[in-house]
Amino acid sequence: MSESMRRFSIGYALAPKKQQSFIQVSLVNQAKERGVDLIRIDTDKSLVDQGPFDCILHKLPGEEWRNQLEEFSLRNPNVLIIDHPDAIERLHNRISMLQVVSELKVVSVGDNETFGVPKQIVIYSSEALLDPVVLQDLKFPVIAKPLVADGSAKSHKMSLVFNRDGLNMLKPPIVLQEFVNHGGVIFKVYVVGDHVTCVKRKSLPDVSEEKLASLEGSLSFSQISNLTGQDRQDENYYEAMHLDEAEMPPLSFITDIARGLQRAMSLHLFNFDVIRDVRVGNRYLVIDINYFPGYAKMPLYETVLTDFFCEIFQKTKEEKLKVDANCSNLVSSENEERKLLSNTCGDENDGDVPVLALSREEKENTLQV
Ligand SMILES: Nc1ncnc2c1ncn2[C@@H]1O[C@H](COP(=O)(O)OP(=O)(O)OP(=O)(O)O)[C@@H](O)[C@H]1O
Ligand SMILES: O=P(O)(O)O[C@H]1[C@H](OP(=O)(O)O)[C@@H](OP(=O)(O)O)[C@@H](O)[C@@H](O)[C@@H]1OP(=O)(O)O
Ligand SMILES: [Mg+2]
Ligand SMILES: [Mg+2]
Repeated sequence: MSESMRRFSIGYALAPKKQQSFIQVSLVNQAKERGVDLIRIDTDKSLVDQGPFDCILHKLPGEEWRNQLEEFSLRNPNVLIIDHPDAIERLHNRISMLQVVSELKVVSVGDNETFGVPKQIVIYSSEALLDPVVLQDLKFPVIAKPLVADGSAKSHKMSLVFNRDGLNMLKPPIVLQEFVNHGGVIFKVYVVGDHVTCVKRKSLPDVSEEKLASLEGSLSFSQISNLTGQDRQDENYYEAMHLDEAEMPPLSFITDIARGLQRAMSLHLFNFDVIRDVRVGNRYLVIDINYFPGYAKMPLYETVLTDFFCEIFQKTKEEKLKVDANCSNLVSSENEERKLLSNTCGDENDGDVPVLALSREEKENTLQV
């Protein structure tokens, strides 16, 4: 096949709900027009029996899938796996997830924005939950989040806890994170390779000191920023909030954080939730990072994703050219060597051209598109 006819095939392995939202006809067609074929991986069959693929996109839970990917990778070392399961794993725990934000260095110019994460502690037992010393550094209200963020419905069940009484119902292991008043608006930052998009969403309303004094126990909720109009109980609040008028954070600042996270985590596909602390107008807090989020909700998602596929396609081609060039350099220097050797040893046989496999380092570079 000539190089101009060459197509790029991406196998995808996604849970049914994700497949339905992400693999839309508009995306499949746009990708196809630009030489990229999206092919469903049948998760009822063994992965090693499927393909050929140039790249695999995946978001599936469980050890079994990890093992399948590993075996596939061993047999097909040149296939890009986006992303590496170990890198994704970090996001399955709400402590390791935000650790990376705390370690990030981003220098802000302009309005001197700063960023960080809310104060939080992890609670592993019911005894620790009742221990006043353990909680002494936290200020109510707090949000109780399951420690595990593995995508299960359970892992999204949160409680807004107003006082100590509200802790009784909680089931460790959990993270208790200080609730930060943020004007009821959350910023979702979608990252696709080098591309960064920031959108506004509705969030929980602020809790004033007066209101806090009158509130009892806790309030449970789940995926608040994904709720539809029908689900929302306090529509008046959201109407009064004027989401459209909320000021966006500076895009360059958000992009710097996104790029920093992308590098530190070695991930290409993720989003993170950011809130702006109302007490310190230019302080931003990252509260959540999600692997392979709901991209279909991102403006122009088909174009952004297709651009990304084409970029990795291009980089794969360049990588292959580099390897081919190295290979032919090696062959010509080997031929030179052989000529020299044959002069001394009298061996006139040129032998076969060695087939070069990608070295481990080259493979790692290939994964870092
Ligand atoms: N520390 C905080 N201060 C204020 N509001 C918060 C805080 N943490 C979470 N929230 C609110 O609770 C919502 C859910 O929290 P979080 O994003 O951690 O949960 P999640 O289930 O992982 O969400 P997602 O659906 O994005 O994966 C946030 O979108 C935000 O509205
Ligand atoms: O359901 P959607 O497509 O909207 O995507 C949501 C996604 O669910 P899915 O992976 O089952 O699709 C969630 O993943 P899990 O934590 O449950 O793994 C999480 O990433 C949410 O943040 C996404 O919403 P967004 O943050 O983009 O608004
Ligand atoms: Mg979130
Ligand atoms: Mg999340």
